[in-house]
Amino acid sequence: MTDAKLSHLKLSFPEADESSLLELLISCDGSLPTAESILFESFPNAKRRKINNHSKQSNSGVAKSSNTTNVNKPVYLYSKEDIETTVPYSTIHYDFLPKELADSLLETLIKDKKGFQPQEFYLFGNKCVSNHMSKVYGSSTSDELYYNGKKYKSRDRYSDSMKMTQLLIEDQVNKELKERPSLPFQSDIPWRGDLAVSNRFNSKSNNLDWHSDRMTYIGPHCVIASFTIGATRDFRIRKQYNDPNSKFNTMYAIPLPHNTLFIMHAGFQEEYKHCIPATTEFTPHEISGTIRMNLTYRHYLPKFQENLPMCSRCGNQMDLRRSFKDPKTRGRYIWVCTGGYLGKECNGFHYADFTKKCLYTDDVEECSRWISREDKEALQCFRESLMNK
Ligand SMILES: O=C(O)CCC(=O)C(=O)O
Ligand SMILES: [Fe+2]
Repeated sequence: MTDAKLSHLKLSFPEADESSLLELLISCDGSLPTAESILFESFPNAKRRKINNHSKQSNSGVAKSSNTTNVNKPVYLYSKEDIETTVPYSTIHYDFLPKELADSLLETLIKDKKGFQPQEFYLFGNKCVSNHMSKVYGSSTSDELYYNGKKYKSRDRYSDSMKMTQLLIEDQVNKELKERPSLPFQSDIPWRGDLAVSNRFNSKSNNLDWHSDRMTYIGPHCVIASFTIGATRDFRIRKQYNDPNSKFNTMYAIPLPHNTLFIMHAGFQEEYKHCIPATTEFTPHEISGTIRMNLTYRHYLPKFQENLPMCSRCGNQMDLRRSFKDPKTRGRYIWVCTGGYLGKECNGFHYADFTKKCLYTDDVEECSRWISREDKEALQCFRESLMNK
């Protein structure tokens, strides 16, 4: 079924690459009309084609099918044990804060409406605006800061309850870091949650699309602590790339109730994408009703903030990414020009080299690379390349 929908999109939008179309289809929960309406905004001249009978949608917008690929249906994970064994780069803590602190944090955050803005991003070169609202908070307001390529000159300071939450989360993260094996590019300075991005989902139709968090300022093998308060919504996860043993990757859903800390440990951003889908089913909270708030505490690393490569072609900042599409090169860290996000066409590129102060190299042999030990396919390619040398 998914193949039929993908073929339909490929015929209508030949300019878009296949993996982006598949990604969009998945983020629209397999709904072909929804994916098409988004694409028509980006490609207004594309031909409108009739949807084949075999890929028709039901009234609810969800395909009725005998789908065995799992592309639309997530596997639910409900217990700490299931989550931490299924998603190896994560830990979860339900009822993390004392109840009074969690409730007062929620009360403060829902009252603070000032400064929340939709996030802007580019899809196939067109500017899109998210339908949830975000705001950046910091424990110091002194220096300039970038988040998602945007400069924040001033930001609100943490409230007392946010500061208290920061300290408790820092203790928990640093305790876990001592117990877990460290990954090769992980920073060895104690983790701090000096900066937090707050996401506000007012209603069940507010969502956050599939993405992995940008590593540009927080470095490779970063740790991000995500704290949820208010209504319970699903957090979905899937791998960045397809496992050759199953045509489409399993998608997991983790319902995150009020007062839950989900720690995305080193390797999570490299290997997984995540999203908060729009939903029909969710559990409101007694204080906030339909509103769900989330705070992601992040550790901005001076090494990255101070030495970020600038694009030699257009002068824009570069963004740190990791290649994952081709198993032969999967795991290489690269710097790509952010001009593309701003609607400008620039293909500025460097390989990342974290051993150098400038953080980049143009020699592929020096490129910093990490392959997950679960990634049998890329490990096999790597072994073969060593044997052929
Ligand atoms: O709201 C959430 O649980 C996730 C937030 C998130 O993914 C982000 O801010 O990047
Ligand atoms: Fe995220």
